[in-house]
Order: sequence, then C-alpha cells, then structure tokens
Amino acid sequence: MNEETIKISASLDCANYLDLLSDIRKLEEGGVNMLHLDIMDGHFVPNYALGTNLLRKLRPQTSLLFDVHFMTSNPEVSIPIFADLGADIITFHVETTSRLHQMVSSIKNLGKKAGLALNPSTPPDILEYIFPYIDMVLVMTVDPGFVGQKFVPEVVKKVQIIKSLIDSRHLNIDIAVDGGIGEKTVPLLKKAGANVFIAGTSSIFSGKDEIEIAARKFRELCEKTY
Ligand SMILES: O=C(CO)[C@H](O)[C@H](O)COP(=O)(O)O
Repeated sequence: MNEETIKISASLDCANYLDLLSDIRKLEEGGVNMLHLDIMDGHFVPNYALGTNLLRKLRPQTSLLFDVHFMTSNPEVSIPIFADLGADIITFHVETTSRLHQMVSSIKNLGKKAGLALNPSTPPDILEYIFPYIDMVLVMTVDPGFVGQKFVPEVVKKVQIIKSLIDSRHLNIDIAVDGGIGEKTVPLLKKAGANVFIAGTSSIFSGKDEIEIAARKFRELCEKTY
C-alpha cells in the first residue's frame, strides 16, 4: 500500500439501509476507493452491524474494495469466512487477542491486506514488533461501536507517533482514521500523517449534500495540503 496516496473509505453502516445499492452507486460516482464494513458482535462493542449475508450479496454488485473492520471479540474465527466473502483488507483490534503475529499471517496467507486497529486509549507501542508484517494501522478516533460520536483530540498525537515510527523503519504502511472525520479533524489528522480517511456521518453521510457531491468534496478536503 502507498502511504502517500489519499484513500477514502465510506462507512456503510452510515448509509441508508433501505436503499443501500443506490447509495453504493452514488459512492462509486463520487470516487470513493473502498467500502468500510464494520462488523459488530454486541460483545467487543455494545452494538451490532453488518454480516456475512450482506457481504455475499454486495460482492458481485460493486468493484469497490471491501475494507472489513472487525469490531468483534473473536476475530480469529471470522478471518477465513470474510476472506472468502471477498474482503480485500481485513482489520482486527489489537485489544482482542494475544496472537497478533499468527492472525496477521493468516490474513496474508489468504492473499489479503492486513490491518490492525487501536482504540483511542490503546498506546501505539503494541505495534513495534508487528510493523513489518502489516499493511495498515486503523487508529480509532472515537470508541468503536457507534456512528456520530465525539472525536477524541488526544489521538492526533498518536497518529503522529505512529507515522514517525513507520517512517523511521522505512515501511510503507497506511494510516487510517475512523470516527468524527470531517472538516475540522481532517486537517489535523492529515498533518499528523493519516492517509486513509473513513467517511461517516461527519462527512459523506451528513445529509448536507447528495452523497456523490459530498464524496467529491470530502476527497478535496483530504487531498489539500495543510
Ligand atoms: O467506526 C465507526 C463507528 O464505530 C464508524 O465507521 C464511524 O464512526 C462513522 O463515522 P462518524 O463518526 O463520522 O459517524
């Protein structure tokens, strides 16, 4: 993955469930790169979202990349299932396992990109010995589980730290940010080193503009130099 490239991943949990396919067409039209698919289990997070049947139905409908984010307590069992359903990037939380290396290598062995997600309160040190094996770090800028939450400003510093750890190792790893990503927060996070922006109710799905227009405006915002 190319750390200098800006990528927009639209969070499907924020789309209109009653007219999903039409929203996906608008996202394609608006030039997003990926669909961010939050899989929630009611255990790791106190909410439920998305699942296998939905991915199975959606996969033949779009060529957008599937950026699967497990917000689940036991992602190990789900990795092969979602790989088989056409996930392109598979991200799980470092807080859920003591088997980081095993799980990352199982994702890579299935031919998928591997991402690790960190809650706002999780320090970045945990990444030190796993950096060489991963493609993306997903830095949560809200506690996972719900759309429309308040951005945690302290996380900007963490993005900066992760970016300098990656650069000092000359690695090519994407830094994604998720939660409250919009006009006010993109400049701070971009300056700190983020390059994958997860779009939710704070941007593309705010309802202010049509989705395709909002998606184009969001890309402009993310591509600006700050
Ligand atoms: O991870 C998520 C919820 O846990 C969503 O992807 C994200 O929070 C949605 O973005 P917004 O905060 O803009 O509604």
